[in-house]
Amino acid sequence: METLKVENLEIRFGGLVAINSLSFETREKEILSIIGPNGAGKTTLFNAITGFLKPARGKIFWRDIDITGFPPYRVTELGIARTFQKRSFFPALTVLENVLLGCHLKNSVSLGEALLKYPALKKEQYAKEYAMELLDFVGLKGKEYLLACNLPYGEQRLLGIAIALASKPKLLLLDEPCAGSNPAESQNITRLIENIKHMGITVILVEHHMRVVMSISDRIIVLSSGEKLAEGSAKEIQDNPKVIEAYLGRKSEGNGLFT
Ligand SMILES: Nc1ncnc2c1ncn2[C@@H]1O[C@H](COP(=O)(O)OP(=O)(O)OP(=O)(O)O)[C@@H](O)[C@H]1O
Repeated sequence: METLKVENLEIRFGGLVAINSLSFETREKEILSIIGPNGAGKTTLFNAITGFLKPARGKIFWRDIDITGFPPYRVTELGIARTFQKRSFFPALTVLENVLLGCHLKNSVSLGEALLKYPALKKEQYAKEYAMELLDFVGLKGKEYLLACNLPYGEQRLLGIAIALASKPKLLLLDEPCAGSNPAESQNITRLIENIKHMGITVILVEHHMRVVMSISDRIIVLSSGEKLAEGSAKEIQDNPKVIEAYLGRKSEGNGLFT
């Protein structure tokens, strides 16, 4: 089963418990959103799943393999990719070159292929075609030969998604893909995330734009101070008084918080 299982996860920064006894499981080909106020532990959770942080306690399983403490490159090899809040590409390379670097992992020539004298050129050609397709898919067709640093901010986020997709993941972790986007760009990214799901990829989404979260999530988990406060459908989450309180710091109804 292509599911991620997080069991009793605990992450500490010195005395601070950033994630506390967190357990959850993804379902295949769903969009699972993780929301919560600033500092709730969302990025820390992504860092632990993708091997950038070692948990103090708990386990992370992917396809029933215990990946707890695996280094990031092993996690990627096993089919988990992520985007970052901060810029995570090479600014002085072209858009296409950045995606080709992402393709590299899945396209390096294996020993068997080398022995069979599989033409490396064919592999390179395949990688280029695939990278061009990906750029078209995320909406960057025509921008392939621009330097990545010359893309406007919204398009830099699309490039981040294309780079993540280049490793052909089965699970994609998106960290605030709509941050800094205008409403039209957010709508664009929303459609893109839905298309990614339709490609058969499970998505875990961290996003502060509630309109986006509520419109595309199959399920939502709410984190507060590193703990799971609630889990359910968009409707269940919006109606949950504990969630409203965590966001506003007081009991409130009909606040338009999630619209
Ligand atoms: N490298 C670190 N060293 C020390 N404390 C950290 C570190 N990274 C995160 N924290 C702390 O851990 C807690 C969780 O932070 P995290 O960035 O995961 O929250 P978040 O939910 O992603 O917040 P935001 O929505 O603002 O991105 C916060 O209290 C934060 O200050």
